[in-house]
Amino acid sequence: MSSLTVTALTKAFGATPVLTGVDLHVPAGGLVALLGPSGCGKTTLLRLVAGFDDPDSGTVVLGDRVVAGSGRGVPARRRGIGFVPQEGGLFPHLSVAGNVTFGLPRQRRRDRGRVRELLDLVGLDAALADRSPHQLSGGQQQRVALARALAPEPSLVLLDEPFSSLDATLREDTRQAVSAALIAAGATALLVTHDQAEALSMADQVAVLRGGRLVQLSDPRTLYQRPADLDVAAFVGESVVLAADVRDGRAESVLGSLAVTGPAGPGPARVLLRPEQLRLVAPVGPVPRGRVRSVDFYGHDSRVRLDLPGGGTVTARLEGADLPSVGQDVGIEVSGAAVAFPAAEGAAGIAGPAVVAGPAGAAATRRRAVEPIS
Ligand SMILES: Nc1ncnc2c1ncn2[C@@H]1O[C@H](COP(=O)(O)OP(=O)(O)OP(=O)(O)O)[C@@H](O)[C@H]1O
Repeated sequence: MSSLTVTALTKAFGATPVLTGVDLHVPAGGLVALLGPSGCGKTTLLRLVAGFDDPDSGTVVLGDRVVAGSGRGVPARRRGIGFVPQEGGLFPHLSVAGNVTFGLPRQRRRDRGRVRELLDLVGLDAALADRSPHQLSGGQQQRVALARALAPEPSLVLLDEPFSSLDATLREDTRQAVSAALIAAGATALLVTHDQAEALSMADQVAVLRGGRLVQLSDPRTLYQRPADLDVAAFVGESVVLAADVRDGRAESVLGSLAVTGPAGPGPARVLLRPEQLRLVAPVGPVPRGRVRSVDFYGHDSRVRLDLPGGGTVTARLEGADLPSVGQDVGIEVSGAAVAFPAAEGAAGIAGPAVVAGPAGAAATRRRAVEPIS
């Protein structure tokens, strides 16, 4: 397995720039997830690395071998890259064993031991070797596709939204099996996804692309706790964003005086909290208040939306069965620090309207200011 280094990669289709100066490094044996909204250039980047397309400028280096750029253009079939597409892409006329060994030299294709080894690696029973792809579940097909990609011991494995066609339960199981197989094989891997949970749970590093530019490359915890900006924050989880005034390392906000970290200096700011940082307490004394607008019960936790007296809505994620009722007045406490970002031009100062970002995904980038409670 080799490292992958992408430097200043740029690509346009016609006059439309799709990737602009992307730098990315995946260490040998590492897994980087490329995360971003639809149309941000994820698949294009993957295709340039695979050799299915050529960059306008910049380089792609596998280990110490330049495979694209600097006047080089190693054809896709000579790059030694394994590819797992969205929906298996298995050959329907070949058995599982035939699919798994397809990329191997002819004399190794009858090696049943190797087939068993590869099926075992991806957590499949060797008894499936003689089945046809249509006799497998979607999750099993994706595992066979990974076994096929790993069979020739490639220098790099590319996975293009490999779980998107699977239902939620199967997706989780298949994700875990694929993660375990990639680690066991010591594979270097680049995973394209628009699912933040998938990126955060599987990758060592997450690269966030927006409009063809890399906006952040961080380990999952840093990405979640210290996102580069509020759009990244909304893309990787639910956000509570408040107008605030930062002074002496604290932010004065509608939820009280908060400890802060982050890039904003003194003055007007927007501060980020995660819904799990909000706790509900009795509305007694000078504690900030809210009125319960809605409660969504998920079993493992619940989402409670709270209208604030001065305007705005915030969301709390609560564990346990002791939930408030809609319309109830509650006190709100914040645990941990908020991340402060410079206020957008013309943004309100202290105690301005809260801005609420929804769950990750397409909806996450939508923000709305809500009406004050009466
Ligand atoms: N061959 C092409 N010719 C012209 N435009 C293209 C071509 N391939 C991609 N694009 C455009 O480039 C942009 C990025 O596309 P790309 O498929 O890389 O995005 P993506 O992040 O993978 O999106 P999705 O998550 O929806 O698959 C899109 O606006 C797309 O329409």
